Amino acid sequence: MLTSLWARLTWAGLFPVVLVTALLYPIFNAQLDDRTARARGTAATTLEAEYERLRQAMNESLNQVLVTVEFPLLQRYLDTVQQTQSPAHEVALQRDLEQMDALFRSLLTHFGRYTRLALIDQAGRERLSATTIPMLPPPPKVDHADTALFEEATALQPGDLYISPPRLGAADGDETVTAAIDIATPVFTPSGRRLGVLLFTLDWSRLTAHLADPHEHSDTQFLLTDARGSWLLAGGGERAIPFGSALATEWPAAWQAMAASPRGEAKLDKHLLGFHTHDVRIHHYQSQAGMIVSDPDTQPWRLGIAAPRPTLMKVLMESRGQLMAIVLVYLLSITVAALWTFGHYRQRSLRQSALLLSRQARQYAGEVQDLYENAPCGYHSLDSAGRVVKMNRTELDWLGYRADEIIGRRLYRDFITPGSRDAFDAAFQQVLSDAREGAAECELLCRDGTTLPVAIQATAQVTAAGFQYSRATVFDLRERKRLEASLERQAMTDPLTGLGNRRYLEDQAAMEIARAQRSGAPLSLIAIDLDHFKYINDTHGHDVGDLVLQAFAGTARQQLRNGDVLCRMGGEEFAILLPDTTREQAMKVAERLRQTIAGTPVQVGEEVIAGGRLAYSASLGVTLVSAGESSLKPAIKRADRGLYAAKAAGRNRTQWHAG
Ligand SMILES: Nc1nc2c(ncn2[C@@H]2O[C@H](COP(=O)(O)OP(=O)(O)OP(=O)(O)O)[C@@H](O)[C@H]2O)c(=O)[nH]1
Repeated sequence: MLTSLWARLTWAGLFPVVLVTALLYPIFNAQLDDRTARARGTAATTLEAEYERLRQAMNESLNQVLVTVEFPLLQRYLDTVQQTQSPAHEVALQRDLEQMDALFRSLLTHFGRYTRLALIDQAGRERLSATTIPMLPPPPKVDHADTALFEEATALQPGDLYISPPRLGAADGDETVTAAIDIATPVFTPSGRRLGVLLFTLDWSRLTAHLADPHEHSDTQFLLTDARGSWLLAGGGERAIPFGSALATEWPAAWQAMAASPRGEAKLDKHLLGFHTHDVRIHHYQSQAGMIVSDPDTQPWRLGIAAPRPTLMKVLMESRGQLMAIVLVYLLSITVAALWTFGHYRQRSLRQSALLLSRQARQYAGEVQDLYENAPCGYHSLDSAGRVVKMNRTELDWLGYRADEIIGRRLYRDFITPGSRDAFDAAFQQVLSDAREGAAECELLCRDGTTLPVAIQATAQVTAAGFQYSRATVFDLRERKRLEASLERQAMTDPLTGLGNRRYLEDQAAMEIARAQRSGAPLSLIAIDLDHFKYINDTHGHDVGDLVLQAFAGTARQQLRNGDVLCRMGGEEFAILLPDTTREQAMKVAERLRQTIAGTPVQVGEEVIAGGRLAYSASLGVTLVSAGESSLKPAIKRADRGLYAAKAAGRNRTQWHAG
């Protein structure tokens, strides 16, 4: 469950992030494009300015060389050098040399961009050299005859120039790396005769210092290589590319772009690159130079600018307020989504619990309904008029009706037998009264005509509005009645003979006396006592005595008609109540019974008596229940007196006793 909630919350967090990103991305991407375009524009402008600055500096240098070479002093000196030596010449030469040295030193200071000015004669010998390090002793007489510089320069025409590739110069004392370029031009007499070569060594490091270390554009880097990609900038700090190293190795992506075309732009990983070539042999149209010669492998130079490439992150970080706003939008959208998801989840789980509860409630209601309908007892509800408003299946089945035949249509009273209706009515009134409950034992009248004994216990359902309905439980009493009847029978039956006992006689007598009184018919009573029964017991045993008693019961039953009540009064005493029987008739019955008994010995077996048959007899007293006697007791006394008389007369006799 929890896992499911976390998964939902994760998705709910991701969704707004994706949505907000999808909305904001185009906006900031447009900003990024704008920044990129601006950076490209700035880089292009800066590159153009630096190119122009470099070109102008080179043009100025070329012009300075060309102006210097026109100095008559130079021409005169070299011209004198070429002429035949004489003492006069030597003096003139020495004078000119001193003047030129002063001139060169003055020019070095004036121009401020050269490290050396040198004058070379036509034979390649360096005649004069002035350097920016005045403390050093005068340089030795250098022979330039075999150098490329001298060979190239000495072949040029007036106004032409030779420019060497930039090269590393000497360290200037504080270990700063310097680089230099040699610019040379031939020296001619006004008549056009070659005299030698003028050499200016340009301090390249100073000229390109702002490219190597662009303080004001700290995020921007300039690139300057020769045609083969050798790095041409010196200095620039420890992280700078070393002079002369290959850009292809140091920054392959940049070199790949710059080598591909003379001019263009490229997007590198972290930089925007702008570049174009600078050919000193061609790009000198504002100078006074004629033809410019240089090492063909090193020209043109490739000048480039690498400006930091704007990124989305940089754009976002530009404004703290903007960043805060974006973070807030994200947080807000995530919070809203999370709250919505949580609420929805909670609602869903509540719905599920409610669903579960209602399902359980339905199931429970179904079980209760089933219990109600199929309970082992009947249930019904009646309105205040006693009309059935509800009845369960069990009671409907007892009655044999369908629900629609009874509910709302019939009074419950209709299903009570007339004999038990009073009890029902009384109980129902009790329910309607303040007692609120009532009970009755009644008989239900079923559709098939049968009756069903039931016990009804009802309770009133009362609200503030008063009586609503009575709710009753109905118990089937058939089993209980059967049991009661059986117990009743047992209580009135003699177990040995199966005849009714004294209670039974009294019970029957009450009915017969009442009936006789109603009808006026005679009611007779015979008292019977077996003769010498103690002797039978004592002689043959108690079991045999029991057999005799049972035999008497069987014989007597056969002699009597239906309606006569034969019972055992106790021991060997019996009585017979004869409804609708006169004295004469009773005497006849008694006498016939006596004779039959006397003539019907009991089968007791050979082991008891020889022949296996035991004869016995009985004495009988006969009387009439007198009119007006509500109890049998007086008649019993009279019959007993007749009986005693018969015993006294010798037994096995029948004796009438009137009173
Ligand atoms: N076997 C048996 N004997 C019983 C039963 N009930 C009573 N008796 C016996 O019946 C005898 C009755 O004896 P008595 O009252 O002296 O009468 P009798 O011996 O019949 O003498 P008379 O009536 O004068 O002829 C007693 O011995 C009782 O024990 C019974 O259910 N079974």
